[in-house]
Amino acid sequence: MVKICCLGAGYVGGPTMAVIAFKCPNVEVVVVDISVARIAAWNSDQLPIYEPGLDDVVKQCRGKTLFFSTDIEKHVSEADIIFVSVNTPTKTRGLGAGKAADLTYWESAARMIADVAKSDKIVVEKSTVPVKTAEAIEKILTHNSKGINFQILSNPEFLAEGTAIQDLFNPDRVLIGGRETPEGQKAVQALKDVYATWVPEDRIITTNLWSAELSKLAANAFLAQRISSMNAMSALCEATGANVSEVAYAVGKDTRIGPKFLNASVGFGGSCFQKDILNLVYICECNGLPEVAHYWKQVIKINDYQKSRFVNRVVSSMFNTVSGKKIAVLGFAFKKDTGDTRETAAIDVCKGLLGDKAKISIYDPQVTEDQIQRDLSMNKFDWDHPIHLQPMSPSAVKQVTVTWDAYEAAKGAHGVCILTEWDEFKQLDYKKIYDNMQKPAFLFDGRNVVDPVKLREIGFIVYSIGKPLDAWLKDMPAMI
Ligand SMILES: NC(=O)c1ccc[n+]([C@@H]2O[C@H](COP(=O)([O-])OP(=O)(O)OC[C@H]3O[C@@H](n4cnc5c(N)ncnc54)[C@H](O)[C@@H]3O)[C@@H](O)[C@H]2O)c1
Ligand SMILES: O=c1ccn([C@@H]2O[C@H](COP(=O)(O)OP(=O)(O)O[C@H]3O[C@H](CO)[C@@H](O)[C@H](O)[C@H]3O)[C@@H](O)[C@H]2O)c(=O)[nH]1
Repeated sequence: MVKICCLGAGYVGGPTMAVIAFKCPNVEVVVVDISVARIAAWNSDQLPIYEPGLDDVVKQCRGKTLFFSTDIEKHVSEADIIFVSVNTPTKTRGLGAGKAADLTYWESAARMIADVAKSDKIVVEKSTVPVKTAEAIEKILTHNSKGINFQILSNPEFLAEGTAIQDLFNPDRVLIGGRETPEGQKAVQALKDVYATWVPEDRIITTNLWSAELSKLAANAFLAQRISSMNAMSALCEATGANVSEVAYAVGKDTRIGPKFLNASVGFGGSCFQKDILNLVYICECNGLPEVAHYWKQVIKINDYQKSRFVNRVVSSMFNTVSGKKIAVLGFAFKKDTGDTRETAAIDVCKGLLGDKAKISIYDPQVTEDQIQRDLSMNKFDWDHPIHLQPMSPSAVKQVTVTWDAYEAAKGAHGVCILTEWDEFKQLDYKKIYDNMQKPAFLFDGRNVVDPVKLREIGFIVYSIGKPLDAWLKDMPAMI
């Protein structure tokens, strides 16, 4: 029986390994982590991450072919294939700070593998890493060579949170990069055999190591670029009276462009897009390609602009100040169907409003008060480190309250901001919300989930990203 060990029981390691265990009854899969609390949660009824469909998959194979453990060295030494799915956050200090990937966790994982391995291993890069990382990893793995053969593969993960199980069951493609030597190709085949249990052969792409590593960064850059392109258009739509949803539909009907990933929003978030583009920018700079670096950096700049533009719309429409006013924030996660808040646009928007002394009342169906307080008091990029290394007891931000009900959050508020596209926000009784708010009642839709025409009929002053502006907002500048 093939034994797989995965280092890192996070958003990628957990679901990916659960699906491999589910689909491959002849493979034993053990997921290990340095966080005792995380492993305990994986072994409990309350999994550490919220992901539709994940509970079922885990319950069906946990204790049979799927195991979660903190005994890292034992399982690494026994495994044939070791996936490394640890954090690769943005460096916060030293060379490349604010851009380069911090490979501390990866390096310590590789050193540990080298130390405890007693037999040949296939080591798989599952984390997103800079191109050429495999070369560095090879050096570390073979530094105290005991005659053990290590084959490094790059097998980047393309799942999106909120649809992880669906994406893993039915991936657009699985990408495997390996050395072009006979041993390298044998390792590629061994990993291909695992995926081929459920993924059609023509969707398993094999490339050289560097193409696989770079393709992951390129894919995220392309996806994020579509959103920034649409968000840039949304600003122009507001200035001209065009409707960004109509523009996106018309543009996306071109089969060369396609309809997906063209939703204008308050800004993209998540642990990947910004981190991976910054990483790409840094690699371009290091390779003497400043023009290419500048091109991709613009995707992040437009995203930052979009978040500031939103805050600006809120403050300027509410008579140029939100000081002392209650603002309800509906949605804090970086997208619907996840409890993940890493790099969520909500952090920047809330911080912007707090900067103008607003009182904020937040409701999100999946994010806890502790997480929100932590996010609003943490330094940028801290949230990308393993949870047990993040600040423990944040000093609560006093002007922020967290409720478990959208109506409660909006009670007595001067304005409502929708920051995550949770389906339930489409079904809310906005008349009831309006009746319980201060007047004039403002609604700022950062996700285009509500119908602005219907809300205006109720009495709201409405701002929807990229949609024709309310008469009240028309003469106000997008940015001051
Ligand atoms: N989140 C996503 O949707 C997604 C999708 C594709 C790729 N990725 C990439 O996958 C990687 C992991 O992302 P994630 O979202 O799962 O992160 P995560 O923070 O949820 O999980 C990483 C886990 O690794 C553990 N860890 C760190 N060092 C370790 C070590 N030496 N040994 C064992 N465990 C260790 C941490 O405690 C943590 O639980 C990143 O490189 C990310 O860019 C993420
Ligand atoms: O049209 C769109 C689509 C998405 N978003 C936002 O973009 C962010 C990222 O969304 P999404 O890509 O769906 O989620 P992630 O889980 O961050 O997944 C991305 O990042 C992962 C980590 O690398 C990759 O594996 C996935 O392929 C890639 O989609 C979220 O804030 C979304 O709300 C928009 O604003 N408009």
